[in-house]
Amino acid sequence: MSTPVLAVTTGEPAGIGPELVLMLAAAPAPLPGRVVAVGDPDLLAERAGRLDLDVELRVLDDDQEVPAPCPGVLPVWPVALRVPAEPGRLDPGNADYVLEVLDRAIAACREGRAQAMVTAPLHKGVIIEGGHPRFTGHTEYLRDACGIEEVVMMLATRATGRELRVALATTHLPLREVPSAITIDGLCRVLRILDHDLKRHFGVRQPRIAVCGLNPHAGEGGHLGREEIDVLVPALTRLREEGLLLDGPLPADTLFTPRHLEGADAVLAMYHDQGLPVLKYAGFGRAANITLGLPIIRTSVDHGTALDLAGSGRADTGSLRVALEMALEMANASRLS
Ligand SMILES: NC(=O)C1=CN([C@@H]2O[C@H](COP(=O)(O)OP(=O)(O)OC[C@H]3O[C@@H](n4cnc5c(N)ncnc54)[C@H](O)[C@@H]3O)[C@@H](O)[C@H]2O)C=CC1
Ligand SMILES: NCC(=O)COP(=O)(O)O
Repeated sequence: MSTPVLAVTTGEPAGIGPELVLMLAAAPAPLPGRVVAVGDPDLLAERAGRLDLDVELRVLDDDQEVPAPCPGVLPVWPVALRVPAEPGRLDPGNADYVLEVLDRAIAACREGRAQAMVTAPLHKGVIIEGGHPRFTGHTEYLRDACGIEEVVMMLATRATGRELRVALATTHLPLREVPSAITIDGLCRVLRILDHDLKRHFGVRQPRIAVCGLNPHAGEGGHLGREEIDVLVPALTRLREEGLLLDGPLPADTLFTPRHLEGADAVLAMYHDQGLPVLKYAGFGRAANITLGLPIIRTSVDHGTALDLAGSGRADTGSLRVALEMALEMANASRLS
């Protein structure tokens, strides 16, 4: 069985993505899997020169085989920048470049030329300003590109001993829109995807999922909000009848304590900033973001574009390495199943 090909999108050209990929390629430890970077080769050459990284870029056509990992060598599927890129300076003129990079990696996964895609960070705001007002992130872009109704964002870290996995019922939307975005049917879809993909990708035979309430104290019996009574409990009751193992809805501040986390294979948080601060506190730089429910495998870093560090070579490559390792494990597992 040949080593899986991992297509790594280099992300926002003014951010740290390009240099993180180069730093890993220059490191003595071989990259996990047959990695091919997707991005502008001249940009990568410029960043390598700026940081004095000794990396040989090998530009490949789509039909050329991606070589086995070799320290100091980085295969590249080329996509041309639209306008020159300066570290730390966003330019909406490159929004279409960032999206073309993503499209190339998605196509490669769907056509079987890559077995997974791993994304370096992009900047959501500059893509919106570059003419894509509905863009909210990779997760939703991948959902739409793959023509499916629902995907689930989950971040995972092994920094905590037992793997901590936090999935989200809602992703990138203003806080005031969260309560109405949580519906019985939507929650059921999210939890079914989470249950299914914990089995498919992570080898958990009968996942136990702990579900956060939305309101303080999970609504305090309806006195601090009714979403638990009207939406969460009916959704969980329906899914328990289907055989899913679910705890909750539990107050989020209680759920994220060691005793409750010990028994859970994953936590479902109701919104972005309910779940991700806990995960990042536990394992920032050693976590990966995984999109569940897709027909392809996608992992990503746990951080953003870090414009303040771009071009300095001081950004930490830890999360990108974890994202690559997880993508490789998932690609290998899916070939065995
Ligand atoms: N996967 C993705 O594409 C993601 C993209 N973003 C986007 O990134 C942009 C900037 O977001 P921020 O909230 O400022 O978060 P950020 O993660 O870019 O930066 C937050 C802080 O963490 C530091 N940091 C980030 N990555 C680091 C690394 N690898 N090594 C050392 N320090 C690091 C930064 O220097 C900064 O101080 C936004 O547009 C956001 O949407 C954010 C998260 C994930
Ligand atoms: N906070 C996570 C994040 O913003 C990543 O989003 P996505 O681009 O992976 O959808």
